[in-house]
Amino acid sequence: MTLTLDGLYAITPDSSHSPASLAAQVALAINGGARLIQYRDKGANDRERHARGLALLTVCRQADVPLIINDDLELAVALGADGVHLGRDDADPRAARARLGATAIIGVSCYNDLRLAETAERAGASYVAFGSFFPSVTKPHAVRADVGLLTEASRRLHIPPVAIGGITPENGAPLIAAGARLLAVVTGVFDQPDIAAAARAYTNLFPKENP
Ligand SMILES: Cc1ncc(COP(=O)(O)OP(=O)(O)O)c(N)n1
Ligand SMILES: Cc1ncsc1CCOP(=O)(O)O
Ligand SMILES: [Mg+2]
Repeated sequence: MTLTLDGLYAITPDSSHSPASLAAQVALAINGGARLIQYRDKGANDRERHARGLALLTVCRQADVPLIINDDLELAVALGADGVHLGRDDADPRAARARLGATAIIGVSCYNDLRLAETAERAGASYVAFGSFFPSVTKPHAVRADVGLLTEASRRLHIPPVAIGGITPENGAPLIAAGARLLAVVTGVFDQPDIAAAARAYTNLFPKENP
């Protein structure tokens, strides 16, 4: 399924939070307008990840916001999540589409490479992600991407480009102007004293939807 959402794509940070505490943080991001949530957790074991994923799914379902699972296709299947995000070390997008079905949201990391994006589109991706556009505390060694890639991706692809990496409310507008349909953010949302207000600052960068 091609994704048709625009706005903030909030990605959870690695943390030792309980499932309920992480879910409460995600609820605040949704209150601030997040349109899509990704559960990304590099530190926890399978049992902890299942428990956190389930808590997030409950909050996301209540708010009618899709939940994407990073890396772990089997966790996405087990939870009945809305989709999965896959990078170069993760499952193949075609295998994910076959496993999750036609309506699942399948995101693919394309770093700074438009050819990867064209391949991902042919493989059935719902969106492609480019970045890092700015230095990222979450992923300091991520390859860097240039903003022009978003414009080129918008021209050449039928699926939406997502921008990620060090994005703040101050530097995000040019990415949207260049063609990013979603801004994917960890630190700028979750490592803030007021998560809802932080999310709102990103949401306000996007044109208002028609009532
Ligand atoms: C929306 C979005 N874009 C990119 C990534 C990075 O995925 P990947 O390259 O697989 O790296 P990890 O996140 O797994 O460290 C993402 N997760 N989400
Ligand atoms: C997962 C990932 N891939 C490229 S940068 C990044 C991390 C984004 O996090 P932050 O918004 O804190 O820079
Ligand atoms: Mg990955």
